[in-house]
Amino acid sequence: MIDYIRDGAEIYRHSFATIREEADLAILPDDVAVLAVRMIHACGMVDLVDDLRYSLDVVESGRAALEAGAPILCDANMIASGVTRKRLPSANEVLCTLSDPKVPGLAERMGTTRSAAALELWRDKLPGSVVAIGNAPTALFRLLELLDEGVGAPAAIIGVPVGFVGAAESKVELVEQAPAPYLVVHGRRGGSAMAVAAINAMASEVE
Ligand SMILES: C/C1=C2N=C(/C=C3N=C(/C(C)=C4\N[C@@](C)([C@@H]5N=C1[C@](C)(CCC(=O)O)[C@H]5CC(=O)O)[C@@](C)(CC(=O)O)[C@@H]4CCC(=O)O)[C@@](C)(CC(=O)O)[C@@H]\3CCC(=O)O)C(C)(C)[C@@H]/2CCC(=O)O
Repeated sequence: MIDYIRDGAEIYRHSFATIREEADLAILPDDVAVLAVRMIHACGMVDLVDDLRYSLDVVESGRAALEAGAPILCDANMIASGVTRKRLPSANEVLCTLSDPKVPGLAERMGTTRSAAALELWRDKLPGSVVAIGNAPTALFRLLELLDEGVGAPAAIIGVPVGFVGAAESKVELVEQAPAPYLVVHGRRGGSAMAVAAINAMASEVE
């Protein structure tokens, strides 16, 4: 066996030093760079920076909302599970409605995915919330439809759905409409781990 690092803190130190050395973080505002480091850490791709687009106030707005007790609304249970509760500044509610028993029926009636239908159960909680979409492009499209219908806007949208069908398009739409402060990774890349990393950084690594 080769020797390998066994000390968790040392592994983190090495990882973050490598990211800071290899990623072009200087092109980002300081608070966005904090999120970018953790997102790169979650996926191993230092060129992620090239595809990041954001509102200048996304971190400030999301952080302030979390401090004020806003809920975190997630499209996938993987994201809700990954949010580190002890990092949250106000014991914030972390909610994924995908497994609610009402969702399969809603999806059938609406003729859409369960991921998109699950957002029907967000309506009351959306205004001022922090939204994390890391899996389903249809959830991001549906979020934009709800906001277009006049549902109150969230304080921040982490929009990083992944994949080959609708992911790139939904993120372009978010940036073009910009109904609330947002952060996206353009293109096919994204994922629940990336969304979680952004939320965990926003919750505890920026002031
Ligand atoms: C089309 C879907 C895609 N799923 C992707 C990638 C991953 N999905 C995983 C898992 C476990 C889940 N995906 C669902 C959200 C499920 N995935 C879909 C849908 C069919 C439609 C979403 C959309 O296109 O917008 C969606 C089902 C739905 O009706 O909404 C999931 C609910 C399926 C299920 O298990 O019931 C489930 C989420 C569970 C949860 O956490 O709550 C993967 C882990 C794949 C796997 O199981 O092997 C993976 C995770 C990726 C991530 O980082 O989040 C894509 C690639 C996003 C794909 C959409 C685009 C495409 O190109 O196909």
